[in-house]
Amino acid sequence: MEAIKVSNLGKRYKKSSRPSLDNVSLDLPQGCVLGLVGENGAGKTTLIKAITGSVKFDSGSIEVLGHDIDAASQNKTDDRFRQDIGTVLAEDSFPEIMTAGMIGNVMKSIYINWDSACYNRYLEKFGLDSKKKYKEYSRGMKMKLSIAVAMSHNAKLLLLDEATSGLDPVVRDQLLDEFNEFTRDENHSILISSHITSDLEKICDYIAFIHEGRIVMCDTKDAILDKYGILHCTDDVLAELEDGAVAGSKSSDYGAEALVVRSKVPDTFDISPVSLDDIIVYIARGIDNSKEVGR
Ligand SMILES: Nc1ncnc2c1ncn2[C@@H]1O[C@H](COP(=O)(O)OP(=O)(O)OP(=O)(O)O)[C@@H](O)[C@H]1O
Repeated sequence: MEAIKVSNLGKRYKKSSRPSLDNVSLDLPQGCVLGLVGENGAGKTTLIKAITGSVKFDSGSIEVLGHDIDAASQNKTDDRFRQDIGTVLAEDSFPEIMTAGMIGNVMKSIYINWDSACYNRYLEKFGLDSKKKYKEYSRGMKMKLSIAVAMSHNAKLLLLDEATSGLDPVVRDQLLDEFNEFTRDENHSILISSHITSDLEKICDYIAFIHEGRIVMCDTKDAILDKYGILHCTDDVLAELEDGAVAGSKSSDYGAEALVVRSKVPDTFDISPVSLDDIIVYIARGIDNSKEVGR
């Protein structure tokens, strides 16, 4: 079973000039981590909120842990499966005056499988004072608290929107280990959006790249990193490569630097490995440039 199955999803907010989600389809197999990347305003939060059921969509369908999210949101079906979902959103999640201790008590009455011992362990691990009010926490502390809650009710699926941003490298590394540990159980899955692509490279099995509301690339991380490479050459050499070999390029005084599809470039060329960041930047630029040309 897929942990998440999104099919042909469309969403346009009122008064928006373009859809925030345009025919988006993607699957997250159980036991896997899917990383969602894309520039500011690409549609990542909208997609994650649609998956949680907090943003209504115009077309398409979403199944979460085998349940139709739209039917559940309209109370047409049993929505107990929501207990199995842990969500961390980039925005404030709790009332300002509540302490971490109070939040734990409230969660105990919300989640059937709430694990107080696990929650307290996270508070300790993250250095969070259970007597401090939410409004007195720093941004990073608030994020850690949301993660502690999401991971303390035996969820099967974590939906994490920018959950590691604002956290220092040591805590981020600690969290990535936690997420890895979480998905060791093949019934556990994670959808995570982040601008910190190095974090995603560490934990993701799949990467989906969303650009202006459309999925422009979705594959296993390894397939994506294997497919592309960076080529330094002259503009003339670049122009002679076969169609589809160049996914994006930039020129400088020293020649051209291009993101190329390895299988479409002769073996004699020296191609360097590429990071996820490079791939995203070049592909986004390639799409924007081709739009300019088409104008
Ligand atoms: N409540 C809203 N009303 C109107 N438009 C919205 C609303 N929320 C988001 N949008 C628009 O939808 C598009 C996608 O926004 P979204 O927040 O999903 O992007 P994102 O990829 O999460 O961006 P970021 O990386 O900056 O968080 C943007 O054009 C944004 O302006």
